[in-house]
Amino acid sequence: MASLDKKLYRGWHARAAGIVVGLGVALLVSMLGTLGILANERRQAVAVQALTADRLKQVVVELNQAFSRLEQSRLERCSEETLTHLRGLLLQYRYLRDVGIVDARDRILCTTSGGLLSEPTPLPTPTNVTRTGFRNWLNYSVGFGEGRVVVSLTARGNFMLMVDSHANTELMQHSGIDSIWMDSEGVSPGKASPVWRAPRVQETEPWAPLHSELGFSSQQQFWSRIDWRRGVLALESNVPGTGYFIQNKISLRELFRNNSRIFSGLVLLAFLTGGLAGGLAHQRARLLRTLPYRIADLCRPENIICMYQPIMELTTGRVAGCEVLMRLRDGGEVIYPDKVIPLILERSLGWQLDQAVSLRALRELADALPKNPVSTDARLFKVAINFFPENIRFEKLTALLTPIRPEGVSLNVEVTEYGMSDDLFEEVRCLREADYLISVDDFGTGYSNLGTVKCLSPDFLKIDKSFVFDMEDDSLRSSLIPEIVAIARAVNAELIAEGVENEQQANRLRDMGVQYGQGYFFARPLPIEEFMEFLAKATSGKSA
Ligand SMILES: Nc1nc2c(ncn2[C@@H]2O[C@H](COP(=O)(O)O[C@H]3[C@@H](O)[C@H](n4cnc5c(=O)[nH]c(N)nc54)O[C@@H]3COP(=O)(O)O)[C@@H](O)[C@H]2O)c(=O)[nH]1
Repeated sequence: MASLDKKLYRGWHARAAGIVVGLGVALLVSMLGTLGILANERRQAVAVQALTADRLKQVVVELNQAFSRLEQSRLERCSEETLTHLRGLLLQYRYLRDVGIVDARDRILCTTSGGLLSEPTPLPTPTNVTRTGFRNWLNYSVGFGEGRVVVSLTARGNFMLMVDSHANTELMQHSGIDSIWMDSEGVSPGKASPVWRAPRVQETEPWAPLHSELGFSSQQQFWSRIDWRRGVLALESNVPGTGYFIQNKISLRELFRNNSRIFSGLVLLAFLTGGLAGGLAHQRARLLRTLPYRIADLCRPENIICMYQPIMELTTGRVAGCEVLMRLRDGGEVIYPDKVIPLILERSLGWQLDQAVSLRALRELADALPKNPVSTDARLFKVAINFFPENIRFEKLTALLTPIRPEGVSLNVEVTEYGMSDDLFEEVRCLREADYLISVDDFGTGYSNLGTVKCLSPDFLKIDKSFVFDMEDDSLRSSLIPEIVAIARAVNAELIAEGVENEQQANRLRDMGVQYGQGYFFARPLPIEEFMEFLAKATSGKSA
C-alpha cells in the first residue's frame, strides 16, 4: 500500500498546495500586520485631530460670541469711547488679537490696536464668505508695531475680528497636524480653501477635503485614503459645526522607516507562519492524495472500468463466456483490484462497488452482444461476476440484476471459498432456482471440504491459478488437480481452470478432464470493444 500511495501521490499537486497555502498565509500575516500598523497610526492621528478640532472649535465659538456681543452693543461708529469699549471686550477673549470697524466696502476705519485711522484701509476681496455671513481673509499680512504679522481676519456686518495666526500656528505646530482647510459654504459650496499648512509639509498640489459636505456636521467624523502614486496615507476629519477640516498625511516610506523593526518582525513572522502553514498544507494534500482518503470517490460509477476475460471451452476452443473484472480509474492511472479490495471492505464500500460493476458490465454487454455476429451463441454465453460474500443475498442480487439481465445471457455468480458459510447455502439455493449459475472461485485455496461444496451444489468449480502455474514442474500442488476433477464429478460441477498461460497447460488440463480454461494464453482481461473483436475472431475461426 505504501508504494502505491507513493505512486498515487502526485508530487506537484501537494507541492503546489503547500506553496499556495504558504504564500497565502504569509501574505495574510503581512497584510494583517500592516493593517495593524496603519490602524495604530490612524488611532494616533485621530487622537491628535480630535484635540486640534476641539481647540479650533473654541476659536470659532469665541468668534461667534464676540460678534454677537459686538452686534448687541451697536457700537458701529469709530470713536475713542467705542475703542475703549472694544478693548475691554477684547481682553475677555483668548484667541482674538484685534477688533475693528469696517465700512460697507470693507475698508478698515479703526482698530483697537491702530486706533482711529487717518484714512480708511481697504481690504482685498475676501478669501471666502460663509453661509452665516462671515467674510474671511486668511493669512492676511498686516503691519504690527515694528514688523508685520500674518493674521486671519473675519468680518460680519461692520465689525471685524482679527485672529492671531501666530497663536494659531503655535497651536497647530504643536498639534502634529499637517493642514487645515475651510469650507466656503454659501459662496461656492463644497469648495474648500487651505487655511494653514505646517511648515514641514511641502506640497505643490494640496489635497482638498474628501467630504466637504461634512464640514458643518455636528459630529466629528474621520476618514482616510491612500495615494499609492505619492506613497501617502491621508487622514482627515471635520471640525464639527465650523466648516473646518483637519488633515494629516503620513508618508508610507516614513511609516515603514519608523516601524522598521516591527516590519522586520512581521516579515519573519510571515515567513515562519507561511512556512509552517505551507508545510502542513503539503502534508495534508499528500495525505488526501493517498488511497484511504480517495477510495470512496474512486468507487463511484464514473471511475469504474469493466474488463472482460474470455472463458474458453478446452475441447472445442469455443468462447463459452467471460469473467467481469473491474479496475478503478484514477486520472490517467488504472488501479487493480488486489490493491484496493482490502480497503473497500474496510470502508464498507463492497456493495457500492459490486452494484456499480454489475450495472456497467451488463449494460455494456447488452449493448454490444446483439450487434456482434456471435449473438447466436449468446444463448450459451455465461457472464461471471464477482460479488463479495456478504453481498450474495438472493433478494439484494435479484433486485439489482433482474432489470438489467441481458437476453439469453446466463449470469454466473462467483463465490469464493473463503466466503462460504451456512447462511450462504440458502441464498445460493434461491439464486440457482432463479436460473443463476454459481461458481466457487479460487477453489483449492480455501477451507471447504467435499461436504460444504456438496451443500452449495455449484455449477462450476474454478481451479485456482496457483495449481495451474505449477503444472510444468509437476509440483505437489499441481498433482492435486486430478483430486479436484474427482470432487467436481462428485458434486456434478464443471471445472474452469484459471491462469492458463500456455498451450501445454491448456492441453494437459483438457486431457485431465477440465472443461474450461481462462488465462493469458487465450486473452488478458479486455475492454468491451476488444473483447467483442476477440469474440468475433474466435467465432469466425470456429465457423470457417
Ligand atoms: N467483488 C469483486 N471482486 C473483484 C472484481 N473484479 C475483480 N475482483 C477480484 O479481484 C481479484 C483480482 O482480479 P484481477 O486483478 O482482475 O485478476 C484476475 C485476472 O486478471 C487474473 N488472471 C487471469 N488470467 C491470468 C493468467 O493467465 N495469469 C495471471 N497471472 N493472472 C491471470 O486472475 C484474476 C482472476 O480472478 P478470479 O477468477 O476472480 O480469481 C479477483 O480474483 C477477484 O476476486 C469485482 O468486480 N468485484
